Amino acid sequence: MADSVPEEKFSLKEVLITFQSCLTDNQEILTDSYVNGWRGLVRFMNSLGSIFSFISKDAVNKIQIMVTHQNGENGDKYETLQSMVKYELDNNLVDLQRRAEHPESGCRTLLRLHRALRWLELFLEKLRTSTEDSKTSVMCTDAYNDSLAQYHAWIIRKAATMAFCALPGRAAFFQTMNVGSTEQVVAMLGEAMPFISKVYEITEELYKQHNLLELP
Ligand SMILES: CCCCCCCC/C=C\CCCCCCCC(=O)N[C@@H](COP(=O)(O)O)[C@H](O)/C=C/CCCCCCCCCCCCC
Repeated sequence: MADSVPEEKFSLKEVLITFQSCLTDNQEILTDSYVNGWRGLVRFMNSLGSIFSFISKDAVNKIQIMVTHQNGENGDKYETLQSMVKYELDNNLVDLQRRAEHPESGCRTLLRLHRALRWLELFLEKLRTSTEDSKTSVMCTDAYNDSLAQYHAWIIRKAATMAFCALPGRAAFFQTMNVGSTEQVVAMLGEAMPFISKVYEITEELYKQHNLLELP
């Protein structure tokens, strides 16, 4: 009989810590760690049920686009978000007005994940400061309405808001995170949040400097 391999326990702590490893000493953002952070988050979301699979599919698609760039012949230019922006802009690889020749540029794909990172930042802060009777669905919806929703069509907003209603309650949600007691979850969120905020701020500034915040 084949030996059974014990399934690795999934801990959200490790995923959130990945965002810490995105930052280089000179405040650049490593694409690989950024994409890995999202990969872990998607894995967590998949564990919440198939109602989230339409969100998961889109995120996986965007992760795959980034991986294809990283593994391509100019993969070294995608080492950091800063080098990616420079390379794609210098070589006219970004559709600036409308999606045309470069519908899957690293810059526009990363921008979608960057906007989602703002949702994550808001949601985590709400979770961190929540009380026993706070509802995850409400916190998630509020975070979404204050960030990503403005970029989504009505039908996506409706589907997303419906899916949020299926989120487990706060206690069960914390358990799924596999971090420990509520106090440990709160402490872990407090530790991870500054790095997520830093990654968000640096990316926002980079995109702002190059006028890339509204890429089609
Ligand atoms: C301690 C708490 C941990 C929370 C863990 C959350 C895990 C979340 C994992 C992944 C989030 C998915 C990120 C989705 C990226 C969406 C990018 C986007 O905006 N795409 C739209 C635009 O793309 P283009 O058409 O321009 O290429 C696309 O239209 C979107 C389609 C799918 C719907 C996206 C809804 C996003 C809701 C994000 C909240 C996820 C909630 C998860 C619940 C925990």
